[in-house]
Amino acid sequence: MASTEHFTTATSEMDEEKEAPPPQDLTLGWVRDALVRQEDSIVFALIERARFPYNAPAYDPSLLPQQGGRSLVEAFARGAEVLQAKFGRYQNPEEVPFFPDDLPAPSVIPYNFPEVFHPASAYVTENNAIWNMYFNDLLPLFTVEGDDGNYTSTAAADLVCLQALSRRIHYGKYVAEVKFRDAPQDYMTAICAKDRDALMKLLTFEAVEEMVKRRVLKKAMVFGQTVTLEDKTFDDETKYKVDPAVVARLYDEWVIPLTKDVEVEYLLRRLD
Ligand SMILES: C=C(O[C@@H]1C=C(C(=O)O)C=C[C@H]1O)C(=O)O
Repeated sequence: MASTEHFTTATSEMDEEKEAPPPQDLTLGWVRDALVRQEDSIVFALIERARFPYNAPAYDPSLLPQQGGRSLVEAFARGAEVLQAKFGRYQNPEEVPFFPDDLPAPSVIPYNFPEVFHPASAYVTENNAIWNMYFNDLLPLFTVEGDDGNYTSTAAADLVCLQALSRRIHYGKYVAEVKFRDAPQDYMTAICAKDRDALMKLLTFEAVEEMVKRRVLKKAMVFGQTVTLEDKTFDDETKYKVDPAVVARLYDEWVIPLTKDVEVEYLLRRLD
């Protein structure tokens, strides 16, 4: 594991490719580095989903008459979560299932994940909002109309996007915990008053948000271009696999606000 010093520097650009487990002395620099790394996963997941057209039948319950009104994508996600729960995915407190009811107990020997979250706050979930945002708002913005019959591959690609978004947004728990530890008095006053607006104000860093939005726009341009052996520069004619403006909008309208909602909900339970 890297030295503690590494974690204490808040960096805007990260050299490390791998995400280390959270250090015991959690710092905002470490959490922000992890969020920067996860931008890559989100942009690549969107690029992979955009290979398929919208594929409406994947979302139409009539495709699966035996599934009691569930669409293929919902049945697929539920089934995948059951399998992943069995093999221990949700033992890691960073992983939040979309369908927590009826998940089986893990059958693997538990790994000793560090307990960083305050127990009463650990179960905060924004997954319903993430699910609805993804299918109702985001998906139509970055897929082309059409039906190529690849419904299961489409559902699998949707789930990768959803899990990457969920992981990023629920990292708000780390952000909230570290901000609380850094200024407990300020946060305690707002928590005791159950003052959501005050909490939102305390935890917001507009300059950081602007940097995040600019960086994801650039990542969508860099990762989403067709690589050829010729030298070329970005121009208005460049075609991207996912429109960079949509990725910036995803962060601006949904990812950052939902992360902050997670932070507020976490903090409201922080003294329970
Ligand atoms: C995540 C943080 O908290 C807030 C949310 C941000 C985000 O979701 O990217 C950025 C800045 C803050 O307003 C942070 O401070 O890094």
